[in-house]
Parts: sequence; C-alpha cells; structure tokens
Amino acid sequence: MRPPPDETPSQLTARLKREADAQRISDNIDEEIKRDRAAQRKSRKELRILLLGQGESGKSTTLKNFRMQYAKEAWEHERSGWRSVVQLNIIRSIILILEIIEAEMSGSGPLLDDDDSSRRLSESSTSGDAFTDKHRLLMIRLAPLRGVEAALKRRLGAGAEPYRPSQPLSATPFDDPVLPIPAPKRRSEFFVRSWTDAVDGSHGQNPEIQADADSSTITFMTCKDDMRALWDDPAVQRALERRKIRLADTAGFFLNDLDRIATRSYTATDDDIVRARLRTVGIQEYLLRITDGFSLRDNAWVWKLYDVGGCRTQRSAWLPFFENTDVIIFLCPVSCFDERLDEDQRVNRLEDSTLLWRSICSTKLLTKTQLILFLNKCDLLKRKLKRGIKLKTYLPSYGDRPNEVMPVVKYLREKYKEIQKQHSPEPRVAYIYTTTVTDTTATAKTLHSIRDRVLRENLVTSNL
Ligand SMILES: Nc1nc2c(ncn2[C@@H]2O[C@H](COP(=O)(O)OP(=O)(O)OP(=O)(O)O)[C@@H](O)[C@H]2O)c(=O)[nH]1
Ligand SMILES: [Mg+2]
Repeated sequence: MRPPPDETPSQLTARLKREADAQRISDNIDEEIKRDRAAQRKSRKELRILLLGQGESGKSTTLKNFRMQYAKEAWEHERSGWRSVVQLNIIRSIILILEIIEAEMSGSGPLLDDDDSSRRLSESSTSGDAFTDKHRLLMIRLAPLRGVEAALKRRLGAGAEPYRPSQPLSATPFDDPVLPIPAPKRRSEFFVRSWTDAVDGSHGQNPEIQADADSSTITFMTCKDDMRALWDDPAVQRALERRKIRLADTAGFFLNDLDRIATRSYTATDDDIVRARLRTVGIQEYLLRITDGFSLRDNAWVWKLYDVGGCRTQRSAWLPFFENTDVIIFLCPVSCFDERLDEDQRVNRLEDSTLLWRSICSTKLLTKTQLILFLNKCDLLKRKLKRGIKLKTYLPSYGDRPNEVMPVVKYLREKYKEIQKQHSPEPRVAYIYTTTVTDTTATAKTLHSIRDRVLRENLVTSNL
C-alpha cells in the first residue's frame, strides 16, 4: 500500500509499527499452522525426509542404502532389473573410449574435461599415431554395442537430457534466480523418471521384454573379450591419462568386472547396485517402514523419502518440498574439490556445494527442519589426496595444513558447521557424518544411528 502523500513523521512511525505488528501476527499464524501440520504428521508417526545436494553427490545412492536396510522386499524385487543399468554403464564407458580413439585418429580435439585445448589439439594430432589397425578392428567389432545401448535405454525408459541453458543455473534458483548461461559441450547422461519403474523385477515376467533383454545380453557377452582388450590396451590407457580421465573413479565404472558381469547368469550384487549410475530427474517419493529400537509398543513409523535431481537445472523443483520437511540429509561430495559442474564448467563443485549448504541453512522455511550433513565420497578424497592433488590449490583458505584425508575432512567439517551456525535463523544441532555411501556396511551403521537420533528427537518434540 502507498503511504499517504501528507503523512507526518509521527504518522509514519505509527504506520510502520502497525505494519510490523500485522506482519508478526501473520508470521505467527503461519508458524502455528506449520507446527500443527508437523504435530499431526508426527501423531500419525510420519516423517518427511528430503535428500539434497548437487548432481552426483550420492543422494540416490544414500536412498538405495535406506531401501536396502528398511525396504528389503522391494529391494530384492528390483535386483534383477539392475543388470540392465550395469550393462548400460559399461557400454557408456566403452563408447566414451571409442569416441576418444575416433577423435584422436581423426586429429580432432578431445570432447571432454581438460581446459588447455591448444595443448590437447597438438597432443592429439601426434597421439593419433598410437592407434593402429588393431584399434580400428576393435571399433568395428564393438559397434553392435551402440544398438544394445539403444535397446537398453528403450527398455529402461531412459532418456538423455542435454543441459538446458534457457533455465536458471544459479546454485539456489529457489531463492535467487539468475540469467541463463551457455551450456557446455558435454555428453549428456542418461536418466529415468523413476528407477523403481525402470528396474521393476516383474518386467522379467513379460516374454517380450525378456526376449529383448536376452538378445542384449547375448550381444553384450559376445563383445566381452573385445571390451576387455580395449580397456587393457596401453594406448587407450595413455590416451585417457593424457586427457586426465580417471575412468576407474567415475560414476558407474565396472570395466574391471567384465568377467563377472558379462555372463548370462549375472545377478547384480548390493555393491553393484550402489555403484550403478542412473541420474535422477524430477522428484521421486519412496516409503519406508521404520521401527525404532526403544519404544515399548506401536513403534512403526512411515518415513517418506524424497530423492531429487541435483543438477542446477533441477533445483527450482525443490522449493515446494521445503514446506513440510522434517529432516534434510544434505550430501556434500568432498572429493570434488578440483572438479567443475557438468552443467556449468565455470563453477567449482565444492564451491557450489558450499553455496548450496549456506542457502539451505539460511532458508526460513527450513528453520525447524533437522539438518543432517554427509561429507561423502571420502574414499575418492583419500585416493585423490594420495595422488598428490592439493586441496589448497582449489581452496586457498586450507593453507599449509597437511594434505591428508583426516585433517581435510576435519577442516571441511568445521567449515560446514560454522556455516550452519552463522546462517541458521535459529540455533540447531549440527549432525555431520563422514561417509562413503558406496560402502554399504559402514553406511548401514550410519543409517541406524540416524534412525535413532531422528526418532528420539521427534518423539520428544511430538511428546509421543
Ligand atoms: N566411490 C564413491 N562413489 C560414490 C559415492 N557416493 C556415490 N557414489 C557414486 O557416484 C555416482 C552418483 O551417485 P548418485 O547417488 O547417483 O548421485 P545423485 O546425487 O543422486 O545425482 P543426481 O541424481 O544427478 O542428482 C554413483 O555412480 C555412485 O555409485 C562414494 O561415497 N564413493
Ligand atoms: Mg540421483
């Protein structure tokens, strides 16, 4: 409302006070409604948990661990479906290698990762000589895998979504939309709208789907020796090294397991499933029945877990879920300190994660939400530091502390804890875990501890 034109200073003061009072009353009512809703949910023994973090931070992998522990029947039902995802992951690695060979043989620049394109171009023109007729033959013999890739994607209902530059690409589009930026040239990853549909075990009972899966598996098995020859080839290894691509550390890497996987009788193990990569698009809800270990009776809770797509183009979809969320599990992949976002190659991944964490901590709608932070991918962090990659090159504030996993994790833990303290609208407890969520045994312990903490806290707040 506009102020009256002839308002005196005392009228102005009185009006501002009225407006502030009205705002306070409205905020209190909103707060009360939220508290009522939360209490109702808790009296029904229901909790809503949101998994947040940037793309590839490990949200879906954490969800898989939850389901492995607390939705065992569904987990087993889906097991057979993961075979196609693992096959597709392998084929994607092989196709990436084939594309590199093609690029080097034709003398064109590489398609991925490194910034120094002039160096790459001159290197690739000489390195093309490293590839011979043997590689040409392998390329021909492995060509049928492209058909298998298409068939698997069709069966999984998978798409490959290019990053759309027309969308806002800020770290936190839910509170700070910015102008679009040009998207990088990058191979798009495949995704499915819902992996529970994609890997649904009952697909195997459909004869048509089964025949299609059998034919893909046969072609895949026929290519096994050539895939292994390609992966073991020294010229291929050198080309990957030149391009600083550490395939063994990338998501969905299974090339060292070809003998075990490229067989008719292969069934995905729990470890395979947590290592398989399937990008999330949109938001998916999963129900878990969780029983606590300390109530005397009626101790079953329903946990509604929401898994979201973490890429910047996906983050605006998170906002509607903030309203009634009891717990957020935020994944920060600590190994990514020297990497950049797929969707915006100008942005350091750790910096993006930090910005995102700060924004989640400061979001008013989440004031009462319990925040749990996973400093994830500690295994990869350890390997990276061992290779001599220095944190302080990318995070100068780390200074001359030892470039080792324990001090690095301790430093990041303190940094993230401080951000939470500084930016939370009200004080809240910091729950921080150091994780490698592909390690299912260690993660099971973490999840049991979270279950107990979350349930105890919610029993107290709801006076159940
Ligand atoms: N080595 C290692 N790999 C991990 C870890 N956590 C996740 N990964 C792998 O990283 C890849 C990405 O993990 P996801 O759980 O799919 O990532 P996300 O956060 O769901 O990614 P979006 O769906 O794109 O938002 C998968 O192949 C995982 O197996 C970890 O702690 N260590
Ligand atoms: Mg995901």
